Amino acid sequence: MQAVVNWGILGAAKFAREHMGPAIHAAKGARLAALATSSEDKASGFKAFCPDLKVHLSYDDLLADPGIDAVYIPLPNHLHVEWVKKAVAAGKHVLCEKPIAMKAEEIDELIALRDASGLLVAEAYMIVHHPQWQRARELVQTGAIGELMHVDGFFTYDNRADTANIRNRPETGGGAIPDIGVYTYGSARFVTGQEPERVTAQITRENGVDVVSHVQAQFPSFTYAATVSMRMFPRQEMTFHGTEGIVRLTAPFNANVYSQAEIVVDQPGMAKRIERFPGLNHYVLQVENFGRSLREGAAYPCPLEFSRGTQAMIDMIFAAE
Ligand SMILES: NC(=O)C1=CN([C@@H]2O[C@H](COP(=O)(O)OP(=O)(O)OC[C@H]3O[C@@H](n4cnc5c(N)ncnc54)[C@H](OP(=O)(O)O)[C@@H]3O)[C@@H](O)[C@H]2O)C=CC1
Ligand SMILES: O=C1CO[C@H](CO)[C@@H](O)[C@@H]1O
Repeated sequence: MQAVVNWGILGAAKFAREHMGPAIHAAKGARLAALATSSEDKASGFKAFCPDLKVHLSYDDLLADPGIDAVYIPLPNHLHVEWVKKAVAAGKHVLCEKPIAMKAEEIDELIALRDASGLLVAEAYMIVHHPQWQRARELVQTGAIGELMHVDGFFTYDNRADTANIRNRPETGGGAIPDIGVYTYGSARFVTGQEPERVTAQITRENGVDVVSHVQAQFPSFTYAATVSMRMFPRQEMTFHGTEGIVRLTAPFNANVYSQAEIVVDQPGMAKRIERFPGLNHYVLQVENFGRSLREGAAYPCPLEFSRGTQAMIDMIFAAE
């Protein structure tokens, strides 16, 4: 693999235009080379920050482009598995947006394809690239808050007015659980390394997609509760409760957009300690970690096996409804 990874993007998604495209463009060792889109007009927002961008008017044409090493897939959720498979068949490394699949068994297929091809295939799950999550894991796993007893998560925002949004439509893999539940469930698994044994779920639906959910789970050594909604005023927080303290992340998922990333460590008899992480962009870090794995063979921080575990928890939640 050459020093610079040449990236192509499948689909002129809003998020790719506003965040991941600029992140690929800014990342060290990466070059944003091409975009595939249904319409030339949609490329202009990308050309604004990347004037030399090559534009393909079909996804297949981009996959056939020999100048592309890796593709980033920000398509609606129901198309992820199909296009990951096509990209692997075309010999491209793949970084696909969350959730990479809609069922855990589909990720088994992707793991098999990854292993057979020798390509790097991963879910774009940016939070684990942010040092605040590596620090939270270190604090919890080194016993800084004693024995972990309970984890609770909260992730809400409101997109009810945007009825055409892919998140509000069942046929495009919509729902708040696939959209943002992935973060409240996956981050607890990332920090603790544990998998849920049982779950209960209370889910409210609108037009065939989940819009409010309350999930409770029993992990081997702690209890868990999470509220996730795309019909409430924005709030996000993850808290790890131990016998001797609390670790609380106050911008755990949309760091910099929601507010600055910080970890509040609360221990009895000590002043509350706040650890801050200024100026970091987890999307850029994600692209740089992907390139580092390709060039140096370094383990990718978010392998498909991890993504499978989060999807398995989502499958348990829907089965428990
Ligand atoms: N990690 C993160 O922080 C974030 C991740 N995401 C993820 O990124 C993905 C894209 O989200 P978002 O930017 O809101 O998506 P958009 O709805 O803005 O864009 C999706 C793009 O996919 C293409 N597309 C192909 N088929 C369809 C179809 N049937 N319906 C709609 N679009 C289609 C279109 O591109 P074209 O016409 O050019 O072919 C479209 O512009 C999702 O998987 C989401 O979960 C989103 C936001 C943040
Ligand atoms: O992944 C994402 C990050 O958070 C947003 C909400 O604030 C989501 O809608 C998006 O899909």
